[in-house]
Amino acid sequence: MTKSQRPQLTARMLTQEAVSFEAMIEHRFVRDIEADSLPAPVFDRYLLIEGAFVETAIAIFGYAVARSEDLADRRKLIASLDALANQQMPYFEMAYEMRGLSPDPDLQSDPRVAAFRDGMLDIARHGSFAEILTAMFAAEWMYWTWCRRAAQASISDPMLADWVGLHADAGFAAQAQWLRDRLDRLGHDMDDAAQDAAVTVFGHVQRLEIAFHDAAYGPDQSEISAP
Ligand SMILES: Cc1ncc(CN)c(N)n1
Repeated sequence: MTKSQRPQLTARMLTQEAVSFEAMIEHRFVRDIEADSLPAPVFDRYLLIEGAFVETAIAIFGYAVARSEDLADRRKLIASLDALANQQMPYFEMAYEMRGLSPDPDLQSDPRVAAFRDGMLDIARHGSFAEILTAMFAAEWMYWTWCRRAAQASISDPMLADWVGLHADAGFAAQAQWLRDRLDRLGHDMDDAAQDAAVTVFGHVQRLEIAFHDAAYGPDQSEISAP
């Protein structure tokens, strides 16, 4: 098969890693939100680990800016950085204050939380520009997919509804779509081995995400889910 006959790179990712992607968008955390039954302690724990991750995401996008060789790409990535720092971080600052949440170092060192943070940072520090974009695409496309669906549900906690809405709005959709289009353009020029490496990164990130969202249920998940 010649390069131009191959499927688009992101279509390959979503097809070859459909099992891990579906497992994440059907995660118990997502289903609980759609059923309007996410326990408040789970959302509190999620807010703490997620706020820390959004700060990590700022670093990841920063590595992408540094690794990029194109001014148009840099402008897009800087716009994403701005949204993370000035739209998402204020959300957490307000949420922590309203819910009386304070930093919990034990939660941040949960192996599932640490694996996600360190795994994403490892890709950002050592991966190619395409691999960093893949890690970001894996996270953003997955969130956009489930949040777009969950935004149709009735969510009684306004803070949770806002968080879902933030990932279903037109600005977030445009960012996820830009990542997809940019990766497909990069993928067109890749050899098969580089494409395979990117598909592997995409699946790796989905598995890290699944464990990260498991961690929101605490060390003993059955404790929260017991009727
Ligand atoms: C854990 C996680 N993964 C992905 C996203 C999408 N930005 C997020 N906000 N949080």
